[in-house]
Amino acid sequence: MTQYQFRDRADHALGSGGSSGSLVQVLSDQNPRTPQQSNNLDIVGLGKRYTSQQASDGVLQVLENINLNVQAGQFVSIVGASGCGKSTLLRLVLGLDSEYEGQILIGGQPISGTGRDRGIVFQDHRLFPWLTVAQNVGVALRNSPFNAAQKRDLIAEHIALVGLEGFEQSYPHQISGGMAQRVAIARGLVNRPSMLLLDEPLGALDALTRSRLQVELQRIWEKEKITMLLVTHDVDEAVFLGDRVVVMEPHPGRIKRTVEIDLPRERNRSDPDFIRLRDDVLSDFLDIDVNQIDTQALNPSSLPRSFADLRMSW
Ligand SMILES: Nc1ncnc2c1ncn2[C@@H]1O[C@H](COP(=O)(O)OP(=O)(O)OP(=O)(O)O)[C@@H](O)[C@H]1O
Repeated sequence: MTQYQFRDRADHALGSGGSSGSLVQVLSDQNPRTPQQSNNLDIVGLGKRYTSQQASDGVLQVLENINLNVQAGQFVSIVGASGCGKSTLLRLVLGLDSEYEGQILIGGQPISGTGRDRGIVFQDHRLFPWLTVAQNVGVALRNSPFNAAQKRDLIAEHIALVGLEGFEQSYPHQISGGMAQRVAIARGLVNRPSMLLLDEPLGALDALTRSRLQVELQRIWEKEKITMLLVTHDVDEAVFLGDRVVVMEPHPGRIKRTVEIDLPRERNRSDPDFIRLRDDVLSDFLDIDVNQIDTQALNPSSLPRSFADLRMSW
C-alpha cells in the first residue's frame, strides 16, 4: 500500500469532509521521518545509580559504562536478564531521568528531558479507559504545535497506520489487548518522532497476536523509517526484528555483546541461519553452549526444536 493510499484510508476512517490528504502531505513534508544522520543516537559511558535498600551500601549501580551507537533508522533489540537495567536505559534515553553519568546524544547534542522526537510504548498499553481510541492517540498531541485540523489528520493517519480504521470511536474496553497495543503504538508515533522506544510492548499478548504484531511492527518500521529500540525478553522476537541484538548482563547492567543480524527481511524463523543466530544470542544470554546440551537425555516431546520455539520468560 502506498503512502497516499494510507492517507486516503485515514481520511475515509475519520469520515470528515474537512480532512484533506494534501494537509497530511504538507505535514509529512514539513517533518519527514526520513533517517538523517542528525538523528543518530550515541550513548557514551552511561552509568546510573539508584539509592536502594537492595544494595548493602545503599547505592545500586544499575547501569555501568554503556556505550552504544545507533544509526538513524536502525532497529536495535535489547535483551538481558530481569533487573539488568533495560527499562532504566530506555527511561534515560526517553529523558525521564536526568541524573546519570556519561552522555546521551541525539544528533550529537545532549538530550534535555523528554521531547517530541522520541516516542514510547510500554508493555501495558496505558490507555485512558474514559477516552476513545482517537482521543487516546490524540493525548500525545496535547502540547504539540499542530492546529486542530492537523491533529485530526495526524490521528487519522496513525490509526490507519496500525490498521484500526473503523475503531476511532471505540473505548479501550471494547477492543482486544492486541488492538489496545496498536493504539499505544499509534500514540507513540503520532508526533512523528525520529525514534520509537519499545519497552516489552508485546509481552502481555498471546503467542499468535504477538507474532502478528511483530510483523506489523516491522512493516511500520520499514514504512516510517525511524529508529526503533526494542527491549524484549523474547530472543526470537529480538532476532526477528533487530538489525542488531544487544545482550546485556546484570549487576551492574552492562553490554555483554552485540550480535549483528544480517538476514533479509521478512525473516524466516525456520531458516537455519535464523536458528543459528538465535541460538547464538540465546547461549550468550544463558551463558551456555546450546550445542553441548545432551538432548537425548531429555524428553524430546517436551523440548523446543533446537531452541527454535523457546521463549524466555524471566
Ligand atoms: N526508581 C528506582 N529506585 C531504585 N531502584 C530502582 C528504580 N528503578 C529500577 N530500580 C532497580 O534497578 C534495577 C534495574 O531495573 P530495570 O527495570 O531497569 O531492569 P530490567 O532489565 O528492565 O528488568 P525487567 O526485565 O524485569 O523489566 C532493578 O534492580 C530495579 O529494582
